[in-house]
Amino acid sequence: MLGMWRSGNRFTLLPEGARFLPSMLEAVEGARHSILLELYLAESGHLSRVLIEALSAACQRGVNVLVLLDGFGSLGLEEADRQRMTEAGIALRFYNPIRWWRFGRNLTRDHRKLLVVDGEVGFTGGFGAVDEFAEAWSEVAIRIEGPCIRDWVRLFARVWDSAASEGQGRREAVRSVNINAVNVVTGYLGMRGRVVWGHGFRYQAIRHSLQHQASSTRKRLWICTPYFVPTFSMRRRLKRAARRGVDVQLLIAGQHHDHPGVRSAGQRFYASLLKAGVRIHEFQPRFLHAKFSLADDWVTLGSCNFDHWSLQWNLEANQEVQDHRFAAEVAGLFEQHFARSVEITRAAWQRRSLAQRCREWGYGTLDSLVTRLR
Ligand SMILES: O=P(O)(O)OC[C@H](O)CO
Repeated sequence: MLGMWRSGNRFTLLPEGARFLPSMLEAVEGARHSILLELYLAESGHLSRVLIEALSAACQRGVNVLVLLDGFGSLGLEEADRQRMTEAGIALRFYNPIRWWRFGRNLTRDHRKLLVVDGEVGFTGGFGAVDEFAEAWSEVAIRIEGPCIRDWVRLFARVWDSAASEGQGRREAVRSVNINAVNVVTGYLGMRGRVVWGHGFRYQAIRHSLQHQASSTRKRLWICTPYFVPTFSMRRRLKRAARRGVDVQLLIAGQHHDHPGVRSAGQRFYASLLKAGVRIHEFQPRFLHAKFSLADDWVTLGSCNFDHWSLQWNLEANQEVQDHRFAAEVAGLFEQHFARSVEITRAAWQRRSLAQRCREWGYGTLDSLVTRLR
């Protein structure tokens, strides 16, 4: 059953593209039976070329390669690249391609990021097949081995083998993927984990899980997100946690941002969060695109942002881990990032310029309107 806690996993934290991209490519190059790849962002460029070459080589070795791309997020993938993929034997499907007559349904996107090789090893995080993940953006991924892999395969299969996706890849191609190869990790104390997902308004396990953690955590609640435009109920929970003495810290993308308007829309909440005792850090070196959170020894990491799209509209999926060793690693990563950020103090925020206040009001109003579209 999906959404269950499972023991005996091994989770490896892979901060930055320099670590997770080679690890993912190595897994693809070593594939023997199947490769499942599901991405929101895919764009023609160096990274997608390298990836297509590795996937095509796997096809030539007889590996069953299934690639599921979001119909909007992959608009930047040129026709020539799509053709190269299908000619190489890669089964390709697209989730919810844009159609004007679908109106508001076009807003639902497959935002998940997932790679599973041979039903044995998987990766999730905030990555996509665009060159920014090589260096320009700061990103984090997790490598997964163990019983959770079965849930990732099932999650992929549900969308692949459904009317929500379309394309030349046959729906039944996913049914032959072996999920019995999974090994319970032995030789050391395996970790507990569970796969959580969200499907728009219909199913919101990631959101509910985050809310539950925000309400029940005792010591710390640290959240890293590039797009911080939280719902009213999430803001209330963050403030309540801070007021009851929990160490609540937000790590948010700073001036390097791919959607500065989204940043401004989220900044309109800073004043009330700071007043409640929430600490806010804006990351300085480059655009911080990673999505991971830590509540005591609980970690969640995956595709889900802190905005209405992610929390209420999209298909999302995160890996949750309950393990003090993994939590200590994630806490270390947070501390490294805090050190490379500017902390926004309440006094400094009260002195912000009129232009900044106008941006918050303008983009905030726009954000409120957009969230009413569906
Ligand atoms: O939606 P994300 O988090 O995968 O990021 C997508 C990029 O921001 C698109 O500009």
